[in-house]
Amino acid sequence: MTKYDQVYGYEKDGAEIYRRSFATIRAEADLTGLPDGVGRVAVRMIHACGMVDLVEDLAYSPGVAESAREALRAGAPVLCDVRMVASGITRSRLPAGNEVLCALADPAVPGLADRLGTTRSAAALELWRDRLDGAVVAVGNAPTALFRLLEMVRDGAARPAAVIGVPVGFVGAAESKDALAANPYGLEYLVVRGRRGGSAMAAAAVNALASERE
Ligand SMILES: C/C1=C2N=C(/C=C3N=C(/C(C)=C4\N[C@@](C)([C@@H]5N=C1[C@](C)(CCC(=O)O)[C@H]5CC(=O)O)[C@@](C)(CC(=O)O)[C@@H]4CCC(=O)O)[C@@](C)(CC(=O)O)[C@@H]\3CCC(=O)O)C(C)(C)[C@@H]/2CCC(=O)O
Repeated sequence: MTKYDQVYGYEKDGAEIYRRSFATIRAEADLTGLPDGVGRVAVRMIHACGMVDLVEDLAYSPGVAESAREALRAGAPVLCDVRMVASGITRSRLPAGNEVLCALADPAVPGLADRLGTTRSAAALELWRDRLDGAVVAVGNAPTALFRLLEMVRDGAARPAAVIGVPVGFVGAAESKDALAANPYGLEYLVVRGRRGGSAMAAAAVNALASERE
């Protein structure tokens, strides 16, 4: 035993850390009223951010969890706004070896952003066009990407099976999520209203949807 074990006595068993975390979340978060599939997503999102009151800001379409799960089981790709989201998705949880794509680093993107007069995050969605149909979209960072997705669908682009829309921040984040929640295109969605969100939360939501195991 090292000196540090004696002084701090902290938990080192990863499985036990997870078990206790999830038990704490289920004890402290008010999950009543959430459909089972959404409840499991909420638990994992709370696990990623440590805020049990996140549930108060959740909004979703009733079919979002089932639609995302079905799409993933059928092999749909997961389209992510930033690499941080893509990196956080646990590949072994994905049911069909699903592709996880983020186009942000594509060499074409800076030029596209200049030409379109927008951020790189939004411009990168141009490279999603032939993968959008039935995909699971996860936006954890960039409000402009979420707005752009809505514009593309409005203008006739193929529709994804589900959109996890949890961009974080102070400029456009709340508004982009409100727009997704009010979308008239029949998009299945899950959002955290307001400023809270982030890449870790988006990845956690996909991880929850990807596998039944906690
Ligand atoms: C305005 C932007 C915001 N970024 C935030 C927070 C974080 N961003 C990180 C990193 C490393 C990246 N952010 C970019 C996506 C970059 N961030 C923006 C943009 C300027 C515009 C996005 C938008 O408004 O829709 C965006 C650049 C762009 O042209 O699209 C990133 C691409 C910048 C870069 O490094 O090139 C990069 C993404 C890298 C990747 O994963 O692929 C942070 C880690 C920055 C930090 O704290 O150091 C952090 C991560 C937060 C998270 O959980 O994802 C905000 C706060 C979201 C902000 C948008 C809203 C606002 O209110 O300002």
